[in-house]
Amino acid sequence: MSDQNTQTDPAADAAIEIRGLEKTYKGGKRALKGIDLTIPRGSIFGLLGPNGAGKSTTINILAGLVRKSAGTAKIWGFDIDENPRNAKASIGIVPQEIFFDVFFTPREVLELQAGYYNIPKDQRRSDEILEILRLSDKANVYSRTLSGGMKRRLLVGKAMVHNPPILVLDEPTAGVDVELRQQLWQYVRELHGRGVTIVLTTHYLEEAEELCDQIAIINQGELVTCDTTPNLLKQLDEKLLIIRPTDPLKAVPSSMTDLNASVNEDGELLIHFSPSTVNVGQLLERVQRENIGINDLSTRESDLEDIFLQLTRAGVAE
Ligand SMILES: Nc1ncnc2c1ncn2[C@@H]1O[C@H](COP(=O)(O)OP(=O)(O)OP(=O)(O)O)[C@@H](O)[C@H]1O
Repeated sequence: MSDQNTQTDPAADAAIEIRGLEKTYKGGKRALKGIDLTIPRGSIFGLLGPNGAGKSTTINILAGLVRKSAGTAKIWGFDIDENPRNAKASIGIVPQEIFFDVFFTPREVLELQAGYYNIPKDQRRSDEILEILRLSDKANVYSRTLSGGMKRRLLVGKAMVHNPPILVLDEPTAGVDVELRQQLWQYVRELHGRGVTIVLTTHYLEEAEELCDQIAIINQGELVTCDTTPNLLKQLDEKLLIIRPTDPLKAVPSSMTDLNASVNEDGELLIHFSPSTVNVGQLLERVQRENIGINDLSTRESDLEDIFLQLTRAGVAE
């Protein structure tokens, strides 16, 4: 995890420390309205938000591709304005788009990238990276003959050539099928196991829930929440009980109007409840008192989807 912290600067223990980050694009679009974010070293951190929230803008500022309008950002303790070389050396960014010359072999792609970072030949790790990403047997084939999943892995490899302690994956699984996604996550977990701090942007909530130990949600250029994944999930003390009656219901029985209940188009009864105050048994008693025959029932936990909707609905003023 983190290095021995002998300094008093709290940012020294952060992989990324962002304060008051603002971006107004030419034309006046305020993409970031003052974001504060601390990404701990050693974490798998999810940056979540709907389309246009400001995720790519944030990543591109860290990558040195977009100039911020205000605020500060430190990468592995290096201020991106005061120490841009070290800041850049500390981060590897896997872009959304597959981007390399397909007429080079994977080994050549990595060697070229290493050259771009001025890494001396004897310090290059192309073969090691190919092995980590299970691409050794494809080291010398034209990259255009790689499968989609292999190309993505090669992109990850490209971002790793300079051995950065932080790897950022920008929407890495958009348009990637389930199997490839699982493979990619396996590699990401392996890298994390080797001590790399992982930051990923996604709008797949399930993905963030499964992978990330901390999650920040941004919406319309503002930070909505940032917490550990279990804490975020705890925020919602809500479950859903779904009852399929033997005869479809037309409306919620009048004796149940005190419950947060509704009937869907299939005539099922949906009851939202707080597990800390009421249990399923008590709810079922109420249903049976109404002589509603039960064909089937299920419950659903709150997930990040609910939290996301709740938090973004709670509204961040434009
Ligand atoms: N170069 C640009 N010029 C003007 N406006 C821009 C530019 N790039 C992004 N924006 C706007 O800034 C806002 C934030 O965009 P950004 O790409 O950071 O969002 P995002 O969260 O990454 O979204 P997505 O999930 O769609 O990639 C959007 O309203 C977008 O239209």
